[in-house]
Amino acid sequence: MEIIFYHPSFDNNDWIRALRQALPQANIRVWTPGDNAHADYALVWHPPVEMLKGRQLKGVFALGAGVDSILSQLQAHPEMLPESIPLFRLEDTGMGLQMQEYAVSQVLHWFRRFDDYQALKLQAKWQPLEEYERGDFTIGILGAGVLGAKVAESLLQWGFPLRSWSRSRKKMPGVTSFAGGEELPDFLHGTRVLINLLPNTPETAGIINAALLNQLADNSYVINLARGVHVVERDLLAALESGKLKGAMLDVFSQEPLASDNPLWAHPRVAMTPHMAATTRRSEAVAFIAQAIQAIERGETVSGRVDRARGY
Ligand SMILES: NC(=O)C1=CN([C@@H]2O[C@H](COP(=O)(O)OP(=O)(O)OC[C@H]3O[C@@H](n4cnc5c(N)ncnc54)[C@H](O)[C@@H]3O)[C@@H](O)[C@H]2O)C=CC1
Ligand SMILES: O=C(O)C(=O)CO
Repeated sequence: MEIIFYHPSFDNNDWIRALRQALPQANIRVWTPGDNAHADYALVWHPPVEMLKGRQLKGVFALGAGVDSILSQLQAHPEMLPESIPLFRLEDTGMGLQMQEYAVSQVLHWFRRFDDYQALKLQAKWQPLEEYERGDFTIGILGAGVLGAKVAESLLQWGFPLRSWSRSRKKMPGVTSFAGGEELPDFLHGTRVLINLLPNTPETAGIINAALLNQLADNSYVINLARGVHVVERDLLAALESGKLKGAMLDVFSQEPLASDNPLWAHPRVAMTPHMAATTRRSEAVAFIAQAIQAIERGETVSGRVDRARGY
């Protein structure tokens, strides 16, 4: 079995070593331009078109959870990967725990009013504030997939009222499930902390806009963990100015790296991280891919297959 690997920034040697250990029967090589030799599987992130074009692959594995970049590349270059070749993505592989850490720490930060205490500290003011009630801190998770479900599970343990919004209804104990566009207003009504874990698709791009933000509770908060294009940045800034939003924590941006003159940098109630909420963890990702390849070789169906028509 022949496997080719391409990632623009990972340490190739470490990955190849781990993959060889997990799949000793396979020949695994880093793909370099001009390599047209046979391959059965390709493991990729931002692959050059020429790497995949014309190959008879049994499967392609994206080395991340979101496949929006590869799907948009396929729109421009459909010849890169015919529909008949399955495309898989990473499911959790350690990203769920990272998303839980991020979401829980930020929700607790706001719930315990550390943002307000930091502002008071900067004014040298000693002033205990009224506590927030859990009942007034309903958390709404946009996207109830692999990562949204993990985040919900962790916040549930902290006793917050929880709801999720997804394409189809989900059954998660302790989480009220809203589904489809017609239930979005009910999901938003009363939501105090909105956490975004949707995939980037034509239907979800720009979803966090003025119309959506206006339906949240007053003094609410937004955490964007998914993709920058989900948020209309000027609407978010306007909602912060109007008082509708009290704070935002953003990991992803419509332009990355964020331009140095973007007003988000200077906004006192916007916190940011540079697209690091959940990174691909090598050992978990290699185990997931190795198991999937072995299952495909046995003729079994494996999870994580991307539905290209649906866009995620
Ligand atoms: N900031 C970061 O470091 C990272 C960000 N991500 C982002 O997180 C996203 C989510 O990842 P997973 O949970 O693994 O994806 P998933 O595919 O398991 O879950 C997606 C969820 O969104 C819902 N959804 C999709 N389209 C919808 C629509 N039009 N209306 C309502 N619901 C819709 C689905 O029903 C599903 O519940 C990824 O696509 C990626 O963009 C993933 C990893 C790291
Ligand atoms: O896996 C993904 O989709 C990511 O965004 C990794 O940072």
